Amino acid sequence: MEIAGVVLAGGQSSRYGQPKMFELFAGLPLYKHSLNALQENQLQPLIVATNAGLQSKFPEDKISIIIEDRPHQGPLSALQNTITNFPQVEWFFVVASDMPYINADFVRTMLTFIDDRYDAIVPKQASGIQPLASLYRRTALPKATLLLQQNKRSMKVLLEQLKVCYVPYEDECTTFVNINTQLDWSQTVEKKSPTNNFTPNEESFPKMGENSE
Ligand SMILES: Nc1nc2c(ncn2[C@@H]2O[C@H](COP(=O)(O)OP(=O)(O)OP(=O)(O)O)[C@@H](O)[C@H]2O)c(=O)[nH]1
Repeated sequence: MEIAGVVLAGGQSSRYGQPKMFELFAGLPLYKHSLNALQENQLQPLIVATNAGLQSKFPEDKISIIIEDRPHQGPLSALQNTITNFPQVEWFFVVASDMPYINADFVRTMLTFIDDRYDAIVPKQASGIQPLASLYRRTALPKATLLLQQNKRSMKVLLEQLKVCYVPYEDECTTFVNINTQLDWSQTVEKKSPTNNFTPNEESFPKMGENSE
């Protein structure tokens, strides 16, 4: 069974003011933290979904680059386009390119929840869910396509229509910190190193089949 690793790196960065996925964190462009976490788990193919304007800034030679026909349609459109472009892939581990603390341990843990009774595996904290650090099965495609046809672009609305395995994480867990503004960035850089961030709520991990929402 093929499990692809997908980095979403085609956003506008309008709140940040410049393409945030190339900002250096711990010596690496932000998108590389996501890509490396997926690559270290041997996910294949490795895909960066982006647009023509940013394409040349991804120098890797062993990844597939998806260039979106219409840029800036949002993550749901990028997911739908990616699943459509890779018909042989069953599961897609989708990670944003603005999450400095995403790492291989997080990806490894999430992969253990793969189960074909679900359409998606999604981290959940008390404060909310994390659709952009989640696994999607290709069975999610028809619902994603329908929503886009209705001009709906919310990942959360998609998840409301899928069989989802929610994986609990503590609110204090830094894994899902993401950068939207220059203020987010300066606060993150002050904290520096991307270590010791993996704090899943292991005691309340669901057993398979008990947590479909
Ligand atoms: N491939 C692709 N990725 C996207 C698209 N829109 C957002 N993303 C990615 O999804 C993640 C979350 O994006 P946001 O921060 O919500 O949006 P953004 O457009 O990057 O930033 P803002 O303009 O400030 O909202 C980031 O990694 C983006 O690069 C898109 O249309 N295509």
